[in-house]
Amino acid sequence: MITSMLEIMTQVGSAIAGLMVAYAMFPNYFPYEFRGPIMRYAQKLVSFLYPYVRITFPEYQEDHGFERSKAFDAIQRYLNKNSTKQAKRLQANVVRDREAIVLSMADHEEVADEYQGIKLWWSANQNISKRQTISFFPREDEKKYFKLTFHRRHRDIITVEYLKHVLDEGKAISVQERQRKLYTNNKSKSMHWYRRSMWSHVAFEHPATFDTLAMDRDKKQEIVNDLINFSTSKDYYAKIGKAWKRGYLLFGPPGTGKSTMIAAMANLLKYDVYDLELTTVKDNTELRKLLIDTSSKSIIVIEDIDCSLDLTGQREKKKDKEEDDDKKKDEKKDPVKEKMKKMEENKNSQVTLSGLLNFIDGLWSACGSERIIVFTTNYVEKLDPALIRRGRMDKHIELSYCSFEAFKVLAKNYLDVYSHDLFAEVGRLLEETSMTPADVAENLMPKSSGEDAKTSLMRLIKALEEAKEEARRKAEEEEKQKAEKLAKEEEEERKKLEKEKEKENGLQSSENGNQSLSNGAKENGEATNVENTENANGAKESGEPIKVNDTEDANGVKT
Ligand SMILES: Nc1ncnc2c1ncn2[C@@H]1O[C@H](COP(=O)(O)OP(=O)(O)OP(=O)(O)O)[C@@H](O)[C@H]1O
Ligand SMILES: [Mg+2]
Repeated sequence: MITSMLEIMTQVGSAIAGLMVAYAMFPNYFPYEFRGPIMRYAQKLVSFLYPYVRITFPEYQEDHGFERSKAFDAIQRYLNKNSTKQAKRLQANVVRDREAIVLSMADHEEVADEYQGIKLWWSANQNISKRQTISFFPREDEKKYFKLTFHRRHRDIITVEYLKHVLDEGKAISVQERQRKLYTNNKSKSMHWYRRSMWSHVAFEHPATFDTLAMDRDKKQEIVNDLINFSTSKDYYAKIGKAWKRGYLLFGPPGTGKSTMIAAMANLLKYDVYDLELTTVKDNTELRKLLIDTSSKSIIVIEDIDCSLDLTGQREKKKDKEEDDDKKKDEKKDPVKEKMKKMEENKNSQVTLSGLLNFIDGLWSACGSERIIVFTTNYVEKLDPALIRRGRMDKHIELSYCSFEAFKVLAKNYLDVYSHDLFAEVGRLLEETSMTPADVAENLMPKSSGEDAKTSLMRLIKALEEAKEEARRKAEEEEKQKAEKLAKEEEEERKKLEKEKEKENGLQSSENGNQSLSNGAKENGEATNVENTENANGAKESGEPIKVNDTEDANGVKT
């Protein structure tokens, strides 16, 4: 028995050796021209006998440089989720920007998957380079790839439907799992050729959610619905021919939760946040570059838009500059002064309203898509209507002073209290005075460990009463100032009238004086005239009233 086994083994061994020799001699004995057809026939034979289709997904594609294949990434995510239960050999990876361990199937491991009753197999593979070279780029050494094997009967359904399903699911998982980032734009001055990125980022870890956001429930639900509807409407936006983006304008007094709401939005949709500081953007071109450099599934935030873009100020500056330029022409050019001037100019952003409008709805804004643009402001009335019209800022959300409903959310967050005897008092006071959620929250926050809810609520009530008193005092003060101003104005008006009257009177009296004066002058003039006439009449003696007599004399009448 053992001898026969040994015989078989030897035979198999020699057969393999023979085959290997034949394989090695194949290139020598078959001329080059025959090799192609022989290989083709061999392939046909294999595919006839072997009814499975194999698709490979390499990690790096030849024509994509060093960029990792997106399909590979998505498949990896998909398999990580589905394979960990099946595969016996797993590999633990620490994802670069997350401090969590992710399990994935080890190389040469195979797992099965099922789709609509069709069974298929995935395997992870790696080609080790035969060359003994040291390379900086992983693709040079090791070529990882996934291989999918399935029966050729299901070719259509797998290549069309299943692969799309895998890629979509993989992408969704990567969005869910990725460490989201908070980006801020670099100052243009600090951008170097070797640091091409225009944004620097940190991990986005704001804990705000819509559950913890204090505002009216209906309003909150409406915003949540709006956001979810946006994020799931890719096809709808494509159908109506609109770029897949949406603008929100958040306005309200400081401390009412605008920034908090942005964080809650990002957490709800699992988007990245790009916090755009407009004042450090040099000009419109740079603004556009920044936009192109943002990724999909992101919220671009411009906080305090009224402060960032002072258009009137810029126009004035421009005018000043022109005047300066005229002056400069006469002056000798001083290099130090020139440099200082340039630095000053750099400080002032050249971003204009039209640049910003192009940023929001220009052609480039459609690149990448699935973006939300949020503006915040404390003074909505200051903004240019062109900026906030619908289509640009599709939804205007007002965040206002703390209402009773908002207070209840804060009480739940800060004190774990859902109802309390003091709630009624707080509600009454909140109606009578306005306090921002930030102030309410600050008062609710326990100031020492072990402080109970009552103490916090009492503190809030005290603060509300103080705020009410303060508001009353302020109103009184304002009223007083108003009254004083009014009285002052009246007094001034009265004085003005008096002055005018005096002036009029003065004018009149001087007119009268003049009149009497001119009357005298007239009399004199007449007399002179008379005298003259008399003179003209040939009266030779000096013109005094006596002259009449003279005339009489002249007439020959003697008295
Ligand atoms: N509606 C709210 N719900 C929950 N917390 C809030 C709310 N409003 C304010 N807060 C709290 O107050 C703090 C300040 O709020 P936030 O920074 O969101 O205000 P803002 O409206 O952005 O103010 P500003 O206009 O000054 O930027 C937050 O850290 C948060 O804890
Ligand atoms: Mg803010």
